[in-house]
Amino acid sequence: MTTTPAKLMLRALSGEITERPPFWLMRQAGRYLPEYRATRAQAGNFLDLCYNPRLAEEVTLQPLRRYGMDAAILFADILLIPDALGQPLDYLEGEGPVLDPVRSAGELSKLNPENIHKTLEPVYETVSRLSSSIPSDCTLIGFAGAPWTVATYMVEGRGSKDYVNIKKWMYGDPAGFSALMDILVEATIAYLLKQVEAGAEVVQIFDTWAGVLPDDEFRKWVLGPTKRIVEGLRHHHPDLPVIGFPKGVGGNIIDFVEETGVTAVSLDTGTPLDWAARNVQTRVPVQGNLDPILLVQGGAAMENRIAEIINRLKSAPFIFNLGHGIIPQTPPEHVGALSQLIRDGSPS
Ligand SMILES: O=C(O)CCc1c2[nH]c(c1CC(=O)O)Cc1[nH]c(c(CC(=O)O)c1CCC(=O)O)Cc1[nH]c(c(CC(=O)O)c1CCC(=O)O)Cc1[nH]c(c(CCC(=O)O)c1CC(=O)O)C2
Repeated sequence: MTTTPAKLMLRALSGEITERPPFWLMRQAGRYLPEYRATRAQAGNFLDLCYNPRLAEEVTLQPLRRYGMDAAILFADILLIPDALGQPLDYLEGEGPVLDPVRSAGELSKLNPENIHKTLEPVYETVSRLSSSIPSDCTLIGFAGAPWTVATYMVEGRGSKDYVNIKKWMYGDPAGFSALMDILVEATIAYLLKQVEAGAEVVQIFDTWAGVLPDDEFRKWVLGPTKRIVEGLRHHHPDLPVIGFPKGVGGNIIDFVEETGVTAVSLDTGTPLDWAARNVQTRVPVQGNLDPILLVQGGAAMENRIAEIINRLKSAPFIFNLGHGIIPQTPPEHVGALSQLIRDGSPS
């Protein structure tokens, strides 16, 4: 009897050095693909797409059909948690998400943590459908935003440059602010557990704005909540691989890895490769970190950097990815060239 070889992505996450790096790309489904734009138009607005299991499954599968990534990431968004908590949310064309902000402990009563699954149920159905429709060698990743990053949108009411409102609350009323973070920690654990029960084999926690905090606050609002989420998940699923993505935190990534218990960590574009190989990859598998703009540029600049990243990180467990998500201006054929290069070691 032959046993099926374990999936490449899961092997790298378990600490194996694989024959080639598994690869997937943050935001691999999305606006850069014409077939995504067509499905999105069919769905109506962005939230309708996220909550339509058949169409969300379809857009998750689209990049796999073209490029055969080693992992599929559930199509959803980090802001579904505020939506499920009852915070009014809209995505405006050309502007991104807009929320009715929550800015003080007194306003927390506007949130209803009791029944998030009612709103999020279609997402679990998408995961469940994907677990049977993705190719058998492909790994299914579920995800959520980390509490700090999700809170930035909830408090600022939109994407922010300076984080004034959330930082004022955090510095001025840490006890009140921690009540919001507690709500988010609990909701995130519950949300990710449901994704795992529906078939997600790995989860990734996106802390995109972790890098805007001074280090004591980083410990309180990034390390602490992430550690609680990892523990909450492992209580039910002791072997669940969890990938952390604390973007922009520089050397604090070492403490992040040591203290949160994540299985692997995603490196942003600014992380020096040799430093990461010596200080991070010696502790956990790493994922990353091609500049998404090189994927827009393509050609030799992109190909040389891909080769460089692989060379410098291939001697220890490694998953190829970007340092942040694909941007809408990316030519789809450049993603094809990347996929070819990783799979065969030469450009198409
Ligand atoms: O400007 C801002 O601050 C808001 C950014 C924004 C978010 N959702 C959003 C937007 C509007 C937009 O991208 O235009 C709204 C959003 N989320 C998504 C899309 C699809 C796309 O990018 O074309 C879009 C654009 C929606 C559309 O108009 O069709 C999907 C999404 N968000 C996310 C993921 C997870 C992943 O990256 O793989 C995924 C799924 C990717 C997949 O299935 O392949 C995660 C997400 N959403 C978000 C963030 C925060 C940081 C950021 O991206 O700036 C993050 C975490 C991160 O990327 O680091 C917030």
